[in-house]
Amino acid sequence: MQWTRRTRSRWYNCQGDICKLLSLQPSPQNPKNPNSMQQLPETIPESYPPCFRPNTQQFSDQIHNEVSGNEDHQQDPLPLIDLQQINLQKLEEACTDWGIFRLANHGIPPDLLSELHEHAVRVLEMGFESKQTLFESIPSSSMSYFWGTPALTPAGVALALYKDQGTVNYNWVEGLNIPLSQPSLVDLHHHPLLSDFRMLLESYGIHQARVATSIFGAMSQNLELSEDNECYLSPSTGHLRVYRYPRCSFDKSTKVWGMEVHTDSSVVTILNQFEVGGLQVLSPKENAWIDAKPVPNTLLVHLGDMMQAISNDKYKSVKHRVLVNREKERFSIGYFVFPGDDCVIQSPNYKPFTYPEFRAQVQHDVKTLGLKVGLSRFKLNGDF
Ligand SMILES: O=C(O)CCC(=O)C(=O)O
Ligand SMILES: [Fe+2]
Repeated sequence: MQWTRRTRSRWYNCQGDICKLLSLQPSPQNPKNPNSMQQLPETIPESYPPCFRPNTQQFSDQIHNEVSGNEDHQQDPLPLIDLQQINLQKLEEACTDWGIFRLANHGIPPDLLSELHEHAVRVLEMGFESKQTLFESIPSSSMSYFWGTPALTPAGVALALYKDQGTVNYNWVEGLNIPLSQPSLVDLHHHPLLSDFRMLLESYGIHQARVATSIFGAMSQNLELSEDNECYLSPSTGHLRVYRYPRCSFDKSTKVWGMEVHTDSSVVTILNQFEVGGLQVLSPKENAWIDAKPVPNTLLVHLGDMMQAISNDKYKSVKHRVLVNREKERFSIGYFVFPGDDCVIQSPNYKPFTYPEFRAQVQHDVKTLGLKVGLSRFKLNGDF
């Protein structure tokens, strides 16, 4: 059997086993056309992990009842920073008042972004079993697949999954984790789709490291950090997560999140949401949830826990969450970057600590308490 799939700029020829893994049905859907996303319910649930598959009755009951909100491109109140002319005062206000801002003039070619989107759709729309088999066959240092709870399951293993008393205890998301640290060691030539995807992701990672370094430089200027603190941002720690939020098949009476409320552990996270919204951020001043809409040609920069500690709590690690959508799938890509492993964070409010110590504490708390306690574990006068 021979199968050929076309994306905008490439043909993939696949034969034999790889063909079985990479091809299911001819896919006429154009990921650039949002309407095509809406035609997915007949075919796509096969590509969903079983815990996201709809009970047909439940699904069809709701599909006509729900209207998804935030795809309009109206302005939202988030601060806007121009990367080509960073206004330090505006940046300072964004970091202290919000812990998140929108970034314009980031210099990432639009073609790269649309190719990434197309590849994300193609890879994640493979049948669930095929995805599992495929990702079991490649090193997780190049790319791994997960669903349910990305923070807890980097190796792709879902935690206990249940729906109990109207609550779903896993996030309505699946995705790919891509460490960027050792690109040259990765060999995916047996998987043309993945190897192309990985190359695009590496180019994207280089852009993201450039963007993160500029932003961190400007924040360091504002905070008057010394050159000894350069290790607070180490681009070699960067990794990407590509998310697909499946259409949600539970009705509104069931509490379920695309991603439940959290802060990121990173120094900064740079998020690209494609066409469909759903991200909400907590405005610390108003203590209100704000829709962070997808605005074309902009990225969202979240400050994470490490940045809050580095700034001695002057800057905020923004609380955010992702709503489920009952009509449309949603794709996004996050770039996460951390301090170097040996880098000791020294801030007056905190005991000196490294990021690996912080990560180990988070993993321990999640395992034993079921939640991330976060920075207060490291505060000199913390509650813990
Ligand atoms: O997909 C999104 O919009 C947000 C993802 C996110 O918050 C995360 O990966 O930490
Ligand atoms: Fe996040």
